[in-house]
Amino acid sequence: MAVTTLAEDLVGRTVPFQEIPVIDVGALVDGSDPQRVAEALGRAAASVGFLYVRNHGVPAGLRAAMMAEAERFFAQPLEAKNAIHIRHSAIHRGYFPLFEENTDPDLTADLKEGLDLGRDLGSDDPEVRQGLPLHGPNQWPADLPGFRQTTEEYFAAMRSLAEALMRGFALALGLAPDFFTDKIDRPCASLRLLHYPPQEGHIEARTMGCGAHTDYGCLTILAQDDNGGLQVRNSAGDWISAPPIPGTFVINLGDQMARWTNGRFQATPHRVINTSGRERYSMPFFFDPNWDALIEALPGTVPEGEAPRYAPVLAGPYLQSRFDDTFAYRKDEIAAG
Ligand SMILES: O=C(O)CCC(=O)C(=O)O
Ligand SMILES: [Fe+2]
Repeated sequence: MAVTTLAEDLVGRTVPFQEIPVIDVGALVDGSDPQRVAEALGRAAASVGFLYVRNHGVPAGLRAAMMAEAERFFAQPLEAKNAIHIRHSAIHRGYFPLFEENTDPDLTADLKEGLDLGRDLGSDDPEVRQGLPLHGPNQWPADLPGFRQTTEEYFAAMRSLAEALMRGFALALGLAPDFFTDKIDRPCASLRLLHYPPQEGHIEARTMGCGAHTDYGCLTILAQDDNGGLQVRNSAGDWISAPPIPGTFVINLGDQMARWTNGRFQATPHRVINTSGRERYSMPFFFDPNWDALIEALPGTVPEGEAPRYAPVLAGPYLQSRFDDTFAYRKDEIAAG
């Protein structure tokens, strides 16, 4: 399906979307006209739950350098990758091999391997001292000089783009632009590097690169390579392709944003099938609020006389529960007590 810029007639349409809008966020990032960008973001969030951003301010060279590090990491022997297996981390950081994660319980586990990286916190960090789950150090690859520095630069760029987008979403909801600021200043943010081997010939319908799922957090900033394979489900149940568009990132909203907005912003299901015949690499950055951020319907999102659609949850424990449901190593650990 063709990807076009946001058509004005998308506003308020309740028909299943066929297109994923492309939004120029330059005036939000540089602060020159955030309201205008916010309106486009709000329309896309409510009608599609997915959008592309251009003019985002993240240097193309930094993104390319991060992608090159991802390829370098996955090209290592399995032994080197397993040395930083995610099960060696108490806080969900590290490498997971093919078929470790199962995003869609109706399918086999996912045909992808990955590396989860987060805010690299030392033992002197107050939240680490408090023993908060998901807070602490990364596991860094031992033999890849430069990997850490590039990751930290890219992570910082993702974080600042995510903060700008959150200002835009706040405005779109009629809130002050800094409404989310104190709820995302110690974010459970993670950068995930992914490698999908090609699925060729007969594709077993129960095996996919990434099964249908919604993301768990607030928003996701995805860099994908040139191979395509990401598909997004509309309300009619049709899978709409989200092909790579040069110079853009794909943004989608997760469960926590849907909960915060009482369902006004969509957490839209998506999946990945790599039929390109080539190795596919992608880098989702999951931006999730502070561990203790309360996710309950925001002011103005619940129609008068109605009850909120979702029970309030704390952001961090919600996220941890989703990892527990989907990662094999967590199931093993929980079973072992
Ligand atoms: O690899 C992609 O394009 C998307 C991955 C994804 O949806 C996820 O990891 O949550
Ligand atoms: Fe996802």
